Amino acid sequence: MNQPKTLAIYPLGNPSEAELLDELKKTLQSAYPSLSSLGWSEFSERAIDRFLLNESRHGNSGLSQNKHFSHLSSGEKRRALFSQLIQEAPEVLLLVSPLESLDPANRAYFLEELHKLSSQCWIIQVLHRPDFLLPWTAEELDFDLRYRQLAPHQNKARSTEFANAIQAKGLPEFAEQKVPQQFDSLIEMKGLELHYGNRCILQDIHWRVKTHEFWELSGPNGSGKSSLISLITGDNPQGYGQPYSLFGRKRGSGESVWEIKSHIGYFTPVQLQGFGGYQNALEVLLSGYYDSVGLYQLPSDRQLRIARQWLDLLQIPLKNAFRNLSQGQQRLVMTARAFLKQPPLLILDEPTWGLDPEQVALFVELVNLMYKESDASLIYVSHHPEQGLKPTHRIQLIPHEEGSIANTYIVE
Ligand SMILES: Nc1ncnc2c1ncn2[C@@H]1O[C@H](COP(=O)(O)OP(=O)(O)OP(=O)(O)O)[C@@H](O)[C@H]1O
Repeated sequence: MNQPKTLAIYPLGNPSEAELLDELKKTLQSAYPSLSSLGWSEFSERAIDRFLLNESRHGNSGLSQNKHFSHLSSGEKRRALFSQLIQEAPEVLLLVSPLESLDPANRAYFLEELHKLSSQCWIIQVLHRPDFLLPWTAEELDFDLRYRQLAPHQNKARSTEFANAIQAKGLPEFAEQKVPQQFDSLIEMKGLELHYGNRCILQDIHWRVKTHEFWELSGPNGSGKSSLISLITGDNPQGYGQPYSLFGRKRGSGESVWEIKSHIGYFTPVQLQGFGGYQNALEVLLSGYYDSVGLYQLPSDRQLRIARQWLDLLQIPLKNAFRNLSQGQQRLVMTARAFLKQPPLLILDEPTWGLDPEQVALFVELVNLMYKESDASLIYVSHHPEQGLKPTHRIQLIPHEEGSIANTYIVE
């Protein structure tokens, strides 16, 4: 048997994950025939989705023992899947962006375990950007799905051409006249706490977000970032009776979740699970005007024109089925969708996951422009500060036994 290798594969041409992985596997098996007789394990979003589906159908994902798999944070889910896979002594481990969305401690754990495995197991990383390449990688290859071809990786510099074009063009016009902001504070938390069962996740959080501020929210995996966001979007029932106000109104004072949501444009990659049907990119984008998952209303000519301008700006074909777009393209459409209705508050939760370097540069330009050209406040949740993003404020969650605390500060 050939000595196992660690490979890195960069997909070309924006394929979706489902299309990509099956074809990549076949192409690798013909390029390295010894791979055909080996057992493959997969670390990917679709593998995580399968465990989630198992849990919803059978009450048990088969992965995490003590907790519901669906209750784990995204980093905890990735770690649970990874730990299970490495225990099974795989012969070929196919991993999609294995080190993304992880905090430094989890990244170190993944690196160490993968390094130990690499002497007896093929490790195939599918990467969108070279930032997290495993340092002992033997070969870097580009994979072109259209021709089922592997070729030596062309190490393109982070191209800013696309991003520069956006900067030159500016954002598409807005659908409505700008309404002056009527809120002094969009969010005001005065000693907020969050518990799940006996466990305190967040303790004594004090946080004020005013009009036109750009916040970066960070913290290790499981520190409570998504939970904090769910209290702001009205999705967490534990918000009732807590000491905080949203858009000038005390939480739990008779406001509906839909009223809260009408002030917020929100994108988190988990939402993509709801967009698996046959809608095209234009329909998905337009649904942002109505806060609906599908498009059930007839958009105005103006809305249609603006949505087309957005897709043109992002260089995304409007008639393509949304689910056939690459992860990166889907995320860009969803970011624009969240912004389309001109919300006072725009929340982007790990939006750069799955973007290639060119798309990251585009995204950074886009978000900076969204902040500059509107009155919106932004909350950007991330594990890695993106080079070029210009937050004005930071909030960091710091884990403690009794629940995470928050440090807030102004960026100099
Ligand atoms: N519904 C729930 N029931 C019980 N525990 C939960 C629930 N939702 C989240 N948790 C737990 O709360 C903690 C915080 O989760 P959260 O998703 O907010 O973290 P996070 O900071 O967003 O993490 P990541 O960076 O991994 O996405 C985690 O330990 C998670 O397991």
